[in-house]
Amino acid sequence: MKHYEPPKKNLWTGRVSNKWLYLHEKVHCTPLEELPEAQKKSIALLGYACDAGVHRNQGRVGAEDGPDAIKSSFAKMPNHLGSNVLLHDVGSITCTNSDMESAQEQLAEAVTFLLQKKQFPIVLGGGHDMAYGHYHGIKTYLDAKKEGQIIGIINFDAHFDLRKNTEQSNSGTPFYQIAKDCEKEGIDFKYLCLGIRKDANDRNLFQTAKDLNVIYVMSETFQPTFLEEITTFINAFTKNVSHVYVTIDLDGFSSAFAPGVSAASPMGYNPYMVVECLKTIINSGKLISLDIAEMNPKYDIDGQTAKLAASLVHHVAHSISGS
Ligand SMILES: N=CN[C@@H](CCC(=O)O)C(=O)O
Ligand SMILES: [Mn+2]
Ligand SMILES: [Mn+2]
Repeated sequence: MKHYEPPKKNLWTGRVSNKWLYLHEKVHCTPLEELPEAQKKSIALLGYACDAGVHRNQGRVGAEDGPDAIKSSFAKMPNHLGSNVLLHDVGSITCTNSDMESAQEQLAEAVTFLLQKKQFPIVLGGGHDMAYGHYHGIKTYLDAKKEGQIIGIINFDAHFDLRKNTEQSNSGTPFYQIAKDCEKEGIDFKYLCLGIRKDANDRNLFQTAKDLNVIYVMSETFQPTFLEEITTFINAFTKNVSHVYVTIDLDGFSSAFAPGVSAASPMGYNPYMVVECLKTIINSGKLISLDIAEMNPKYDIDGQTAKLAASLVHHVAHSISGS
């Protein structure tokens, strides 16, 4: 694999207990080609070390170092996963500006492979162009089953990322590309966005969202006061799909929590909103795969964005495995 980098053991350091008290003691650094089929619950962390899409989208680069920053922050956290749960770091997909599309294809192949090996993939980015590869990896896996599965995408984000890829694809175009692929195939585009900001999406983007029947909750409504209504929205959405792909763009959080991104959101939302929604999604039993996008260590302060991303991974890993 041209764009594949095996796991780096040096990211997995922290306090030593010799009793698996910390996640760096729990993790297995397993290159993709050595990954066995899971016999019990197994989580695979895969990086998308690429900011070419952010660069193409006129954003601030630095997200190619995002996956490593999240992994090394996660490594130091306490491990509450039971002995019946496995955790693998399977390395990263890398890319350069000129070959982002082939990196997305390799990401798709890697995600399909992880699902075939009965792993729960958590992909860490990297620009949000990651979503195009991630979605297609899930789709290829499900299509092979020939059971007519419907993928619902839930995106926690300040942005729709529905820009038209008329010239080139980038970090702002992945969901438009997916919508066009769905149209070609004659299948519904099922896309729910949580945390959309009016001051971060132009009129054309709102029009595209309307044309594509996108369901969305604005950032000012994505607040604890409306949690009950939002939970109802999520349940209605998950009811009509067979599988849910969750993508979390860190730039949807207030920059008070997540300064380490390309396009910061001073008026963004609170992490607890996302955690509450994740509980609802996980309870549906339909979550197939998840990613965290746009981690940019270059603009982080005291590693707090990396730590926020790592906390989200911590929550999901423990929650899906009942630990
Ligand atoms: N993935 C990010 N997409 C945003 C970036 C906005 C910005 O750079 O200000 C978008 O294209 O809308
Ligand atoms: Mn965004
Ligand atoms: Mn995004």
